[in-house]
Amino acid sequence: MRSIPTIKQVRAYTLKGGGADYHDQSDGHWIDDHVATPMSKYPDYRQSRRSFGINVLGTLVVEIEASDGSVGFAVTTGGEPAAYIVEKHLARFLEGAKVTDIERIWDQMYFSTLYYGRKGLVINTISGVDLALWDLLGKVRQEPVHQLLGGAVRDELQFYATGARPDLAQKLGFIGGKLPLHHGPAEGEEGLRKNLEELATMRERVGPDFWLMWDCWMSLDLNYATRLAQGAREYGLKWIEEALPPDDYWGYADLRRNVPAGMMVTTGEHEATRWGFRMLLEMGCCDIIQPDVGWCGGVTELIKISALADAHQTLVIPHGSSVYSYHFVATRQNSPFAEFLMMAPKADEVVPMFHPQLLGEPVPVKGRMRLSELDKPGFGVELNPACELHRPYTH
Ligand SMILES: C[C@H](O)[C@H](O)CC(=O)C(=O)O
Ligand SMILES: [Mg+2]
Repeated sequence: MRSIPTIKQVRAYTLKGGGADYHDQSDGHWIDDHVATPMSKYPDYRQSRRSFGINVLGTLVVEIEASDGSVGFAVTTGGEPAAYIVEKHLARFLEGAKVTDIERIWDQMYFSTLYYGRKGLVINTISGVDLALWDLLGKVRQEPVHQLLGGAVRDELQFYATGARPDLAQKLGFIGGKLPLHHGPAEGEEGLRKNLEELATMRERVGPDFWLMWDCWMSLDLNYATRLAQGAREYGLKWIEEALPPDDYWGYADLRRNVPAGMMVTTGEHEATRWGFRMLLEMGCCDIIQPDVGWCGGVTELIKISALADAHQTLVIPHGSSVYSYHFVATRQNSPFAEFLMMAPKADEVVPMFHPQLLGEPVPVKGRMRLSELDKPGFGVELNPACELHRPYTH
């Protein structure tokens, strides 16, 4: 049998400026223009998400070098505190292990951090390490990750676009457009009316059949979300996303009962692990779960979350995360389409989601991506050498 390379070294770097921390954008970007958030109740933090620190973490880059010289890497949100966790805590579970020891490494990373982890930053960090391990395995075996995951079930992915201009997304060939919600409950009846007017304008521009969705980024309460969904009925809103804070499983279950027939409730981009998603699924919180593979525990965990969702007849449409989710979506029947986040400041053109941090990052063309775009070893991308890496800790 061919000998299996071992892991020689794990290195963690940080990077600023867009990329995996995609909220880290400059002034004038649609993603930071009066988007409703749980902080919108404070007028000082209403106009910009950067004002309350949405971009403080920056990007974490995890690099894993194997004994045969292969190097795998991945990027996610986490920055310097995540780099500390990788170098000072998690690296011990990888170095010396075989590059195929992914399941055991995940288990050790999760259970060794349980007393300060479980969700959020620590799981982002574990996700980054896990994705780098899959990239490494793909590079060692010279196979794309989707092949390692059991093979693709479709030859082409289709995408909806998230951004401020669903009307332009339609012209670019996407199958739907998801708008950021701009006004939260603290902006009262006038804000509610403005939200509905915006949806009405978009519906007028895109016609009756194009999917329109709302991303509420955890900003609402049950009463407001219910009234918004009911008001949106006449404009054919396909789904209302992340209406409530992620810990309010009870609120989501109520919201799902309250929305008009046919309108879906979606959530999960800030949920993590099979246990978090089990809550969403068993409590009947939503119609679609939206794990982010860079935040929910990586591909190793997403496989389990997806199987659980399948048994609950629930679709898995991963949140953003570029190639890391494309390779997964290609392999699952219960992931029939994918999200593309429009990172152009005016949401008027397609630019790679993790730009400028990755080279070779594929993008949808006319809302679609051929599987052949994903046929390179690992996740098929490289780090852009023009982006300066910083390694704040070593071990
Ligand atoms: C647009 C949303 O507020 C957020 O920035 C992205 C997101 O939640 C999504 O793509 O879904
Ligand atoms: Mg969202």
